[in-house]
Amino acid sequence: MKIAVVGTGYVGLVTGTCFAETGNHVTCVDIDMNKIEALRKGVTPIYEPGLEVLLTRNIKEERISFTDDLKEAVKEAVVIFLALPTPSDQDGSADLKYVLQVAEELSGMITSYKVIVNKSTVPVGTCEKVTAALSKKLSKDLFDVVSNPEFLREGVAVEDFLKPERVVVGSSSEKASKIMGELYSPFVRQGNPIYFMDARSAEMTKYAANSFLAMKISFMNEMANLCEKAGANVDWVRIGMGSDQRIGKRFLFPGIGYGGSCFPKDVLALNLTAKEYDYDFKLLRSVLEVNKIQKKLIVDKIRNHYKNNLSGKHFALWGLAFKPETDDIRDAPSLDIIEALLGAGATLSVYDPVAMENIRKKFSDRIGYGMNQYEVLHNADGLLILTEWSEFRNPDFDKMKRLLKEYAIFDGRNVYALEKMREMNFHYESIGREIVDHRSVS
Ligand SMILES: NC(=O)C1=CN([C@@H]2O[C@H](COP(=O)(O)OP(=O)(O)OC[C@H]3O[C@@H](n4cnc5c(N)ncnc54)[C@H](O)[C@@H]3O)[C@@H](O)[C@H]2O)C=CC1
Ligand SMILES: O=C(O)[C@H]1O[C@H](OP(=O)(O)OP(=O)(O)OC[C@H]2O[C@@H](n3ccc(=O)[nH]c3=O)[C@H](O)[C@@H]2O)[C@H](O)[C@@H](O)[C@@H]1O
Repeated sequence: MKIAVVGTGYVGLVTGTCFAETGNHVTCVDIDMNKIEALRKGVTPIYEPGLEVLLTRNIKEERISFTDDLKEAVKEAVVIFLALPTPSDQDGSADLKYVLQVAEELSGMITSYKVIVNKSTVPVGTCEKVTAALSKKLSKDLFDVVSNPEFLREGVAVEDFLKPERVVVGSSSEKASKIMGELYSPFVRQGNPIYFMDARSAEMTKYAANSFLAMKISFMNEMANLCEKAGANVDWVRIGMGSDQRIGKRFLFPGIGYGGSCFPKDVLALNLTAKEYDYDFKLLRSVLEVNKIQKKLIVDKIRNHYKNNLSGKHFALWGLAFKPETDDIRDAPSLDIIEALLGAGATLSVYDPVAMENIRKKFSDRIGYGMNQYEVLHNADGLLILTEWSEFRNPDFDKMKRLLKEYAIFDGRNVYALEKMREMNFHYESIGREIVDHRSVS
């Protein structure tokens, strides 16, 4: 099938590449010419494991190409995916300007039947708005609009796309649903379902899924805070509760608050949708509040340990991306933590395996940068762990102690066992577990 994908970000590029991988002919279009030029050479502008290999193979086989010319890209396509940004507007609602602008542009370009698929995360009712924008210059029998929310996670995006737990297709058109079914058939061969539903329900499903996951995390963050006060260990509590299949083991890890380009904006947007329909979604409001507080928690722990005087203190930071296996720092908790520490007068040296370039663009010479995880430890009054990259899990603790001024670790991701920290004589504070205090060790 001939496909066009508008927007070659995290979602668009993975979508285009994976559809090319299953034999389709894909044209990806973006307004960012730097991206297009890099992609034509097989270089991915984002860090996403497995993507570049797949991309290079499909470029070589001439199944995927890149352009900044929307008209050219959609000319022969039967299906046009919109994978455009839907960032938070000033009031927190999803800003639809990118999606609706492209829909209007398409309205003047289409001359044969197309399925216009919205893959961006958009509020309930957006398909109708896209239909209205397309209808400005286009006859209704020349297109159908479909909602096809995307559930991939960054860092494992290729795997998630190729083996989705489910595919959701929202449409009232039999013709468009049939085309979508054909397109996705290679990805659901193992019996994972495609759910065909109306567009409004599909749009709502996406927000429901993200908000529910955010709620699960916020619940565990609050549980961790209570465990700390009550002398329980949240790691045991997590394992104990998660083995009940009704609860599930995943997404129960407490930490420094959820971040990324989606949970924060999507919970906000759903809360505003609720307001728009005159519904007070109390749980969602709590999720937002808990996450805001959780992002500050590690800074509070540090302030406490250093008796509220961070002026002149120097800290090392390991991990800056909002989660491992990505270079994405959009809404990463590390951003708030860096600002809070700088604001309190501390100086910082930071390291992340892949997000350094993005962090440097944001903070330039306000902070120091290390070439590796050990370099940043030199003369530091403490180490903060903000992203649970694998390479931080089993470091050379003796080397760390030779470099650090104070043997203090503030771990926002519960990476180390308490026993190990006791054995190594570190002052160690984590989330929802007792403090290991080296001063109390003989
Ligand atoms: N990042 C993720 O893991 C997921 C994101 N989503 C949703 O997918 C949508 C896209 O997200 P990302 O891929 O992360 O965004 P992104 O910001 O990485 O990519 C968007 C791309 O669209 C391009 N663009 C903007 N205006 C354009 C135009 N007029 N014509 C052509 N290209 C244009 C930008 O240059 C950029 O390359 C959002 O609604 C997001 O909520 C859904 C599931 C997962
Ligand atoms: O709509 C989206 O963009 C995507 O948002 C999330 O994916 P992603 O943001 O890539 O990352 P997650 O793995 O969900 O992590 C989000 C945040 O929650 C945090 N988290 C996750 C799991 C957990 O147990 N605890 C926890 O604090 C992570 O550290 C991270 O900051 C969803 O998992 C995807 O299904 C969805 O498609």
